[in-house]
Amino acid sequence: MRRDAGAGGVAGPPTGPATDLAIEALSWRVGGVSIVDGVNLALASGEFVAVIGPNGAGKTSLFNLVSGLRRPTAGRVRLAGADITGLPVHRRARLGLGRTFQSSSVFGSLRVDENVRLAVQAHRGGSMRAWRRPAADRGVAVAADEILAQVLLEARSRDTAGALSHGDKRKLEIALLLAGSPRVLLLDEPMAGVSAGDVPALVEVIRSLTRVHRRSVLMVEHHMDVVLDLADRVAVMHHGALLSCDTPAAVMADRTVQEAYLGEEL
Ligand SMILES: Nc1ncnc2c1ncn2[C@@H]1O[C@H](COP(=O)(O)OP(=O)(O)OP(=O)(O)O)[C@@H](O)[C@H]1O
Repeated sequence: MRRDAGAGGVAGPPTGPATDLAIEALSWRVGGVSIVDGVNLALASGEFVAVIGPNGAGKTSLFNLVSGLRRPTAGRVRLAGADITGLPVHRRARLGLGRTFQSSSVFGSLRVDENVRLAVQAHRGGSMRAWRRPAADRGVAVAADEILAQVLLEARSRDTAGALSHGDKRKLEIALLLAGSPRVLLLDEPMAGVSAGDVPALVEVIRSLTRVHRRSVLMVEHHMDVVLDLADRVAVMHHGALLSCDTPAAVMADRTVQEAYLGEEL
């Protein structure tokens, strides 16, 4: 069965758990060119949806609209029911929408645990000096340690962040997001540049976001083995539109999807 994600209703799960993120008829036109074209997609609480599509399909542009980096020319974005379409990035983040970027947001000269404490402190809105004096704010240190355990980085906590492998740096970027207790995480190509040896641990960290910690995840990723392993549903973009959104098995068997990828390995 295919749950269509086209111009009609919002492509969502078959039953009705709470919707964490709703993308409604979202469009972005630049200079008369349609880059994102009427995308409808709903993410249920605790659901993992991967966005795939050929190069230039509009995946990053869709993420930019959802995270607030770009303003859509039509359509809406709702977070837990609240319309966030007009809000800037930092307001969306405060409401529970966290995004990783392809470029790193880590302070390379600080230690791993210092990066996380700083992020926890920033989200708590208190004095930024506390991270220098962890004893003065045990709560921050405890929260940071819990997050480091969650992303499997305890053993590296006292290392300089700049010395981490790409895979561990990605875990740290996820840790920095978790410091803000996001309801929905947008992960932009988390496996890019990560060595094959680091992939399994990073996959486990990402899997735990939904399976253990009940966050919702929308992920753009080119590695199909990772997508098929992690995603509850796969959304396929092509020429700015959503072609299909269904279980990984159904998407892989979909002829329309195969035709969209003609000439590219799926
Ligand atoms: N600011 C912009 N102005 C004009 N065109 C843009 C802009 N940003 C993106 N585009 C175009 O929109 C299309 C979609 O780009 P986008 O980066 O969203 O695709 P993508 O699916 O993420 O591709 P990839 O998989 O290669 O990262 C491309 O043709 C791109 O050149």
